Amino acid sequence: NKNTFLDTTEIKHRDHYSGKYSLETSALATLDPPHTVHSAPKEVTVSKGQEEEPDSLVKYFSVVWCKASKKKHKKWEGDAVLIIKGRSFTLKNLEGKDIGRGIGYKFKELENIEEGQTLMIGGKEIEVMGIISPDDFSSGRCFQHGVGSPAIPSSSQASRKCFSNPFKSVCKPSSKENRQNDFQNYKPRHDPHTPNSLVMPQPDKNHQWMFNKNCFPLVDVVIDPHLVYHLRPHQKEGVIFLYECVMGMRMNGKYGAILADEMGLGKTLQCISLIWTLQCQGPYGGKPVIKKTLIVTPGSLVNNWRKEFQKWLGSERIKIFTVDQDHKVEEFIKTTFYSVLIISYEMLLRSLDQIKNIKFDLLICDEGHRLKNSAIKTTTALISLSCEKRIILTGTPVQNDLQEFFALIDFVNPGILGSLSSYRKIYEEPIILSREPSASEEEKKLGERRATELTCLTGLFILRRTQEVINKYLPPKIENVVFCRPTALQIELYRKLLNSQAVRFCLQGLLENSPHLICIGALKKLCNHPCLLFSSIKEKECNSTCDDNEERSLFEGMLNVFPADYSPPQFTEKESGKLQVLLKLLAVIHELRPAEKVVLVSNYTQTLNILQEVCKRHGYAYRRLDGQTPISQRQHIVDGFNSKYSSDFIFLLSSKAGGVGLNLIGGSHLILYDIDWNPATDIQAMSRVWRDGQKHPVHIYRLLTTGTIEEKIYQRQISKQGLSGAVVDLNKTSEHIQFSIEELKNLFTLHESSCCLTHDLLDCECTGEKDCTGDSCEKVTLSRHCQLDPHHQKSDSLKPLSMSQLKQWKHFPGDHLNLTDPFLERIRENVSFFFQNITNQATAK
Ligand SMILES: Nc1ncnc2c1ncn2[C@@H]1O[C@H](COP(=O)(O)OP(=O)(O)OP(=O)(O)O)[C@@H](O)[C@H]1O
Ligand SMILES: [Mg+2]
Repeated sequence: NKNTFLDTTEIKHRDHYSGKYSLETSALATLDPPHTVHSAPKEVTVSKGQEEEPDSLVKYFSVVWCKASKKKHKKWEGDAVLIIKGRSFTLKNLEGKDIGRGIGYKFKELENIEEGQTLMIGGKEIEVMGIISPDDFSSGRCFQHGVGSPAIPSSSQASRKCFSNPFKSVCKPSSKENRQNDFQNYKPRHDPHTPNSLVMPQPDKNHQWMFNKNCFPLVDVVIDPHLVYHLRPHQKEGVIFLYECVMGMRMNGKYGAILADEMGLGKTLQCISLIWTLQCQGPYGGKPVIKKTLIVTPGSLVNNWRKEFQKWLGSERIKIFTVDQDHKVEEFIKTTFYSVLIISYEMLLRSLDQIKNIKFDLLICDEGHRLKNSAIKTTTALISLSCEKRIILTGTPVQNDLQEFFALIDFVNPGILGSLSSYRKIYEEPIILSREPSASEEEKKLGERRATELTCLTGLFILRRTQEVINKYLPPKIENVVFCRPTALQIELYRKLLNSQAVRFCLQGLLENSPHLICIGALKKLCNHPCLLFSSIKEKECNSTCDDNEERSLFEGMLNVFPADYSPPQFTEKESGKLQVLLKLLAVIHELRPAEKVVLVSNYTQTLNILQEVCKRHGYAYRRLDGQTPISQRQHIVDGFNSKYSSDFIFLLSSKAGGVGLNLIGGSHLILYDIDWNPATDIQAMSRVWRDGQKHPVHIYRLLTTGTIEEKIYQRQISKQGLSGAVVDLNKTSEHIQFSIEELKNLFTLHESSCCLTHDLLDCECTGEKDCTGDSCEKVTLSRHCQLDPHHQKSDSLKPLSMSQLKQWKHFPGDHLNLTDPFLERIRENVSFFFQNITNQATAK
């Protein structure tokens, strides 16, 4: 079960990992067939008697092997690792596969194996090339083709110290180069000595040897002070990281990076800084490192990228070209005017042939976790581009699934982990095996060691920082979970649905085709507004076919509950508990904070229609973005809302359709009108407003209908058995959830008497009668499993909330006497319970 491994562990760029992996220095890399002549190999014999076997250590050797033959000139078939344990041996090829094993050998013969020796073992002839240390074996390093242990430390400081005066260089530039050098005058583009200058580390001698064949003088690469002025500390670190990666300074011959900072940390700005720098500067004679950059991003973010370029660099410094219906790739090809091409993943596939003909020096894949599947078209298309310097940007943790992890790593740094099959044998299998409850001590140790090695190897080019690094620049965030009382009509309809034949059949496990999803859907609609349910029933009546019997049986007799002249377009606001709360909330925000705006989120288009109608009725100016909004218009809509001159009050957002990557900092109140099974959807939405650039304290309201399925879904989100376990993965939908009959029974129960089922389940000592801050509750840290690092305690800050965390939140019933929050005060009448949590209170204004 893959979910049990999931964790959103942060892989930190740790100093002791920033050593350099040299591709040339490995002992195994030079395994040519030996030229020396050896005496005839002796056959190792199987012992017959009961030779005494001491508790000998396991020994490891690197060997070359071939099939046994009498020929003088042998043709070695490959490298292998020989493992000797007591009187048995195993031979593994460098893919990690067993290619030979045997037991019951004479102990003495196996014990005395040494370097240079040739021997016959298990029908194979082998020559021992060297001894492998136990650590090199358990880390798996001995299997890495040519990837040696970290060689010269390449941390910025160290490389700077060992930098030698380039002018002492023995070779002289040719006269042509001289002219060029004169022209460039070897001067850094910006002054490296001003107090706040951000200077990139200089390449070490090895790098110079490889990439400075013309012996240009070394020139400091200095980030444009205009950008440095804005960069946050973590972003400065990020720019250096990206620079070192794409320059091949972290690992010889590898130029890729994964920047996996959590949402909202400004990955865009870090990339823009890198592009602008590399495009104008370089360490060798100041020559620019790149000419053209390709940025591939989800369609909805193409214009966001353009805007970010404009925001940080203005329109003069760098010329960017965005591809859309009216601006085709051909235009970009025709001129040399543009240096950056921004294109959506969809468009890329369509114009792949043209793109392939352009020489790009840097490739950036935004929201790049979509490349986690190497079989899909997008991935193969991108792999086919010849560009070596590749960066993946993603806010999603990358190491929760070892296979997806491989795909991402192999995309940015092809070959670094060997072939997929060897990766499986050497890393994935032992790591997964070690997490099985039945794993032996030995298996556990091996798995852990392999995981550490994998983290260490990949950690060189993965950087992930969590939201905490910018919290101090952000305004306070006040999160509220609001339990809204259902209306009488809702309760009546709810009961009726639960008594339907369809639900009863579900609970008996009698129906096929997952009818429970239909039942769940109906209940959720009802919670949002009864008229949504009404529409569904009507629709079914009009065009029912024989195969949706279940749905008809679910709706049987329901229409009688609605008033006779019921008509959805004229829905009344009083029929939905949540809607009543919403209206009061909007009114109080409008009144108390007239200059602030609200982002109103739902996962359903039909619900958004209702909310839109509400805006119209109450005269609230609004904008709307959902799945139907043409991509070309999205940025315009967002900009309009964010503008301080706009008169909008509300932004209607379909979180699934438009959430990812958007900045909605124009809004400082966010209301989640309904709840999704996948916490990632809600977290995505929430981080649209609480992000860099937000000026106001942020208020988040999650509306749930008390005692109903909405509470159950919420509990599932916070109780770990949630759909996604711990990982923030937007691709998971409710179809992925398996329900037991027990769980369905629970889902299909209405708790009418409880004022907060969620609180009832918390085991909280408070009676729910006075406000409880949960101080008495012990602080519980989250620990969830990541495939790579089971012991990692640090959690991502954007992880779904857990039960124990919720218990720490302030909570009180709706009729609580001293509600200090003016917003809650106003809505309490329809609310049975509140949970509240404030982050960054210290800076509260
Ligand atoms: N140093 C900074 N100072 C002020 N605002 C910043 C800074 N860096 C980034 N921002 C702003 O923060 C917002 C978030 O940045 P960005 O969109 O790059 O985040 P991201 O890391 O790509 O997040 P996501 O994973 O959601 O795409 C943007 O509006 C950006 O302009
Ligand atoms: Mg982004």
